[in-house]
Amino acid sequence: DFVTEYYENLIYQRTAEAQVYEIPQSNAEFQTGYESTEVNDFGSYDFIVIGAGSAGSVVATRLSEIAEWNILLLEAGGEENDFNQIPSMFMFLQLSEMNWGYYSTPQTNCCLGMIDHKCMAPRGKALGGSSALNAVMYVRGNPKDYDKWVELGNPGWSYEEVLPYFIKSENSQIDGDSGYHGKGGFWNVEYALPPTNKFSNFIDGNVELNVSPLDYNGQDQLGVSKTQVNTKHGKRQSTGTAFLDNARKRKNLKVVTKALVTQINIDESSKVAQGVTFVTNDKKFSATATKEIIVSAGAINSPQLLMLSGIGPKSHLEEMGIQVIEDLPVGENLLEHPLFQGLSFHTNYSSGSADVETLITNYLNGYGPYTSPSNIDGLGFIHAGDVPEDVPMVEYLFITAGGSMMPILRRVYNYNDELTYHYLNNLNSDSDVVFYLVLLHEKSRGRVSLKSHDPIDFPNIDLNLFSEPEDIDNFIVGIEFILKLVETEAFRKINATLVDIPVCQDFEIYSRDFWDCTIRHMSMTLYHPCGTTPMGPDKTTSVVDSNLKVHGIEKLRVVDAGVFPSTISGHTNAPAVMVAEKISDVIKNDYQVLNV
Ligand SMILES: Cc1cc2nc3c(=O)[nH]c(=O)nc-3n(C[C@H](O)[C@H](O)[C@H](O)COP(=O)(O)OP(=O)(O)OC[C@H]3O[C@@H](n4cnc5c(N)ncnc54)[C@H](O)[C@@H]3O)c2cc1C
Repeated sequence: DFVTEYYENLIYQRTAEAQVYEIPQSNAEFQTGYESTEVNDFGSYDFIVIGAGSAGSVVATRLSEIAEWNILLLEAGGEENDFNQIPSMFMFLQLSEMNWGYYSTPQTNCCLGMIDHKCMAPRGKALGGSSALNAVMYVRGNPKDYDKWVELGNPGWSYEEVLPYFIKSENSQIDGDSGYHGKGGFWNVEYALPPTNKFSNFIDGNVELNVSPLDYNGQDQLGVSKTQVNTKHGKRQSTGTAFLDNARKRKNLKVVTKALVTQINIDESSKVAQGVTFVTNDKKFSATATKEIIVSAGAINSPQLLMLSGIGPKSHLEEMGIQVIEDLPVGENLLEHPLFQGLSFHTNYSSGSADVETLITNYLNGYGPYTSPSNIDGLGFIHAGDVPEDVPMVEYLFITAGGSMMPILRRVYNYNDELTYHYLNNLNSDSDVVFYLVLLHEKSRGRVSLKSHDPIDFPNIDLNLFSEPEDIDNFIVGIEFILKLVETEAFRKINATLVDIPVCQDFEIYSRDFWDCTIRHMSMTLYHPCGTTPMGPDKTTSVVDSNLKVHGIEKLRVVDAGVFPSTISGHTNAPAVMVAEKISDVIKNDYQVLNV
């Protein structure tokens, strides 16, 4: 019928576009406006929020609940659309205008299988931010992650204190542990449905190894589960859709899309943040904030914008020709979750493929492969290394549609020819399975820095993965677990055999040196940058205090994944939303309107 035909055309057109999409190298689309010498007055607001991503959408929604407050929300990207609502299309979005288009700098310890040793570092550029193009997985992390934030000098962030804010956002449809989930919040959580026919092999194999099914967002995390996702009847629920769509109807919230903030204007002598300069529609504007400016531009762009505005490491800013207003370690603590992609298996058990029309009809009815990101049927967590014994070190994702994204995988992953050949020729989407391993508590630290003082330039993203050998050792524990898992009775039934790994052939196969080399070639990240503007009490190691106020500057907070002081045993979207929920209450409390 008409609707199915519309979706079929849309998917066909957007996937074709993705294959030839030219990934931007800079913010050139804003160049004309940036060069304009005329600055137009955009008015005065109580709060200006920079970035309508996972956190910014929530902050703008919650602050605009106070009818007397006027809020300006500035977002560099545009609106969401029918295509990005389809979860299984998430990889294609990385080859679209919804992605900033960043790559890492050339790496020496990782990304060795990628062209120029650069890993792609996608970031969402739309209402909803990265939640508008992410893999919709809802994984909060471990209670001890948040208790550690308190140990690092951040009162108020213990698990007991943040759990109510996870619950507040949620409209949970899952049969999870009681006391851990919310009903009636803005943000839907459901299981990706239905898992494919190999899911039972996954669960049964885990049980054979004494790994039990559980609700990983509940009481315990070390176990195995179906995937909890932010979709509603199978459609993506970005924070743009879930939160902003309603809030935008309020008269006191002004949302401007396609607006790049180029500077936070700070009075140098008083060190008070006063307003912002931004570019939209080829014109330059300034707006002022009477109460506060909230920077929610994400863990890559927030540090870039702070540095462009004079807040950052003194020597680096001086090197870039930027006047230093506050010397803080901005960008210096980049945390990422490395993702190892080398474990693919042939099986003799087909998932059964359907034609596009059936897939679309099922999607519109809220189920089937199109409702799921890459068919991540299930996931599990295992302990390793020096984290407390109930905290996982490695997460494994069970993916049952290994080849479905083949036409674009090379470009999304930036694979070199060797790895492209491997993937294109050795994986058959229908019967093969892939395990992705995620290292949750990496020791290596990267850095975000400026390429120049020009906001049209992209920042430098140095991932620096695997600079600490312990990270390799912990990954190998995960690899050994998966090799045991596919030897279980449940996996033997589908005859799972490891697809040959095309790199590192000089080493004895499956030796430690072989895995060390393979991990460095076939790992990228799970796109979870955080920690670049960490919270803490000390100006030499942190950028914001525990209320997320920038040290030494008045009327300026950072609210996004950059403020995590240490990493999460999960994914970063849910915690970014939690941080935004919590700090919105802190702000309301500061202005004594919390219970109004
Ligand atoms: C491809 C991909 C898959 C992922 N999958 C998952 C997943 O399945 N589960 C999960 O939990 N996490 C996932 N993540 C990570 C997760 O989505 C992010 O950690 C989270 O969205 C970060 O939220 P944030 O508010 O910190 O930043 P963002 O959501 O990135 O928001 C920043 C916003 O600020 C805007 N902005 C930036 N600079 C400026 C500027 N100068 N002026 C105006 N606006 C600006 C951006 O356009 C963006 O909208 C994924 C990320 C990616 C990229």
